[in-house]
Amino acid sequence: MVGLYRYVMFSQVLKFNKQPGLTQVKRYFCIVPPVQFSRPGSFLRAENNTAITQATTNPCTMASQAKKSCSRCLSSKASSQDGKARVKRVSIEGNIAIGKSTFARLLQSACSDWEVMAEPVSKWQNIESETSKAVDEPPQKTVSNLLQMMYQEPQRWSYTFQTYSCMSRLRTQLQPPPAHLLHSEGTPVQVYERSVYSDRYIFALNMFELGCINSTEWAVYQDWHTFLVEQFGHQVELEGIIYLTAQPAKCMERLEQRRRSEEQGVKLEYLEKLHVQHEKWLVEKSTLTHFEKLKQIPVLQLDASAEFQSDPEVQKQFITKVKSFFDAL
Ligand SMILES: Nc1ncnc2c1ncn2[C@@H]1O[C@H](COP(=O)(O)OP(=O)(O)OP(=O)(O)O)[C@@H](O)[C@H]1O
Ligand SMILES: Nc1nc(=O)c2ncn([C@H]3C[C@H](O)[C@@H](CO)O3)c2[nH]1
Repeated sequence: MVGLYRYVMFSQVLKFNKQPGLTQVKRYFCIVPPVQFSRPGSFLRAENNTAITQATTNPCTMASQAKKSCSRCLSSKASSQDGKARVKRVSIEGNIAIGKSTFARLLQSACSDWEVMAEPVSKWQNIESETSKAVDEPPQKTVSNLLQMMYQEPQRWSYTFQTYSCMSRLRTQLQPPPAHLLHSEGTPVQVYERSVYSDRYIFALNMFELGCINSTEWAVYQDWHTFLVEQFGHQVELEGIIYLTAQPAKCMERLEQRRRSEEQGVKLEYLEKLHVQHEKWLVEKSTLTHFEKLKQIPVLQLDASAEFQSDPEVQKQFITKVKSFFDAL
């Protein structure tokens, strides 16, 4: 039944089928029947933008690795510097289901000087709204799943989605570092799963190119994005980016294995498009970006097709690379 649905195109898209430039959308997503939200395989998400605290699938290995990495993290760098300014900020970027959350958990358990802020997916899946018909009536609460709405009707919901995703990322990036990072004598790092920059230069741009965001919406998005990023200035700047790479087919395999209900209609072509966006932005540097610091930002590229979820040797290699990268920022 689900398989049948997966090949039915969006009614919304069909409506636009005769308009050049909009027909391409149908190749990237298929309609899926509304499914009750569930989060198989999820971990302690940052509901209130608090950091991930759950151990990885192999907590024993991680725990011993954590001690090793932390002892290496300790350096004699002046602890008299302003704590907040010393905390480095790095985002993890990469295609859908490439393993960012899995990698984030690995980092979180590897060193207590690294604090990971998860992407607030559950917020996007549970948007509460209140409506009151009359002053003396109790308000009616409804919950909507914007992630699902965006995948089911991208032309209708992509702009709304990008406003909300960007706002929630901004909020995450503005969170002050936790006290233990401020007092750390090592190399404290706040790590974000994606950023306000990938919101614009990967997803929003992609949705615009697919015709899911129209040129007016794109102009409006870019205007407020530039304004906000400039207004918040160094508060939302990053010192580095970790870019996880893998072939889109590998991401598709992991996406299917994860079985997040909203993503049932995502097609390989969509992941291929996102892969190209990442490569243009972070490797070829051909994406037109608008913030000086972002143009110079150091990028650590890691091959995420390796089974870093379960192989302690691969995990160790990754941690070593990440540590050197952080130290050099
Ligand atoms: N290195 C790996 N080897 C094998 N499986 C992996 C690896 N990394 C992640 N996975 C599996 O792939 C799926 C997706 O991983 P994960 O949720 O970490 O991706 P993500 O990049 O955070 O996704 P999203 O883009 O949706 O935020 C999960 O089922 C996870 O268990
Ligand atoms: N359209 C769109 N814009 C975004 O900024 C964005 N960020 C994440 N996602 C989708 C990918 C995963 O399905 C899921 C979790 O990452 O949410 C996005 N989709």
